[in-house]
Amino acid sequence: MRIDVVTIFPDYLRPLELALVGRAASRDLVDIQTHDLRAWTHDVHRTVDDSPYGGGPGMVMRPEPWDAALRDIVARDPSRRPRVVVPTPAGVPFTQSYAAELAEQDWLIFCCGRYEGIDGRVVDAWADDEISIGDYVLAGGEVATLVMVEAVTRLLPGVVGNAESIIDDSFAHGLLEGPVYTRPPVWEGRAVPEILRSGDHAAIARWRREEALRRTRRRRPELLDRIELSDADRAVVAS
Ligand SMILES: COC(=O)c1ccnc(N)c1
Repeated sequence: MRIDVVTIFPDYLRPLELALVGRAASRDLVDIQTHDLRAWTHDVHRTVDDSPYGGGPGMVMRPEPWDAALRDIVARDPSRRPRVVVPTPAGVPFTQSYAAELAEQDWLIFCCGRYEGIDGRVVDAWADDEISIGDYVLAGGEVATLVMVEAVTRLLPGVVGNAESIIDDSFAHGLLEGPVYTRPPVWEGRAVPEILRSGDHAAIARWRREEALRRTRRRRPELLDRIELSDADRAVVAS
């Protein structure tokens, strides 16, 4: 997968060079290129924003630099059509299933807006997806892009060592993941649940499902309406 990120703060995307995503890039499982939008400006001040029509606070990102940047980047591989994503608080909620959908693409371009946003005509002309990572406002799209790139990259084949850990992810089966434990068996007087040390894998799987159901009921009950529950699941949720 190729991922291009256009931003006026390229250094904000440096964390993608680290850890899981950085390792995936060094193994050529993903190719991530970051671009400074100001490279597509031509005035001495490298201007990327202007006052909003209709008045109001703040500035809007001008259409010309964005259009020039996207035309240039897309032209680098005429045989492929990228999926263009604009992170915005006004977007469609980003979810694990949305991450899985984006992970199926072979080319993503993330457009990081700043100020009051990108001129709507550019978004109309170019954006395939306008996505929100939650009901709050950030100073720019860069942090949301870091979130989405990590969530997508970890789903790519070969990136996560044990594919099992993806399957058991929170949300992967529609439930919140329950608690996890490691040594020591007792820490500060708190023991690891006995079942996890029993070696009874069927019972352990059942316990983990029950913990996931209980946690989901407590924290995100609305998620329970979206999944198929067995009679045993219903008994746990009702208890
Ligand atoms: C400027 O972008 C944002 O503030 C943003 C982007 C994506 N999701 C959000 N919740 C906010």
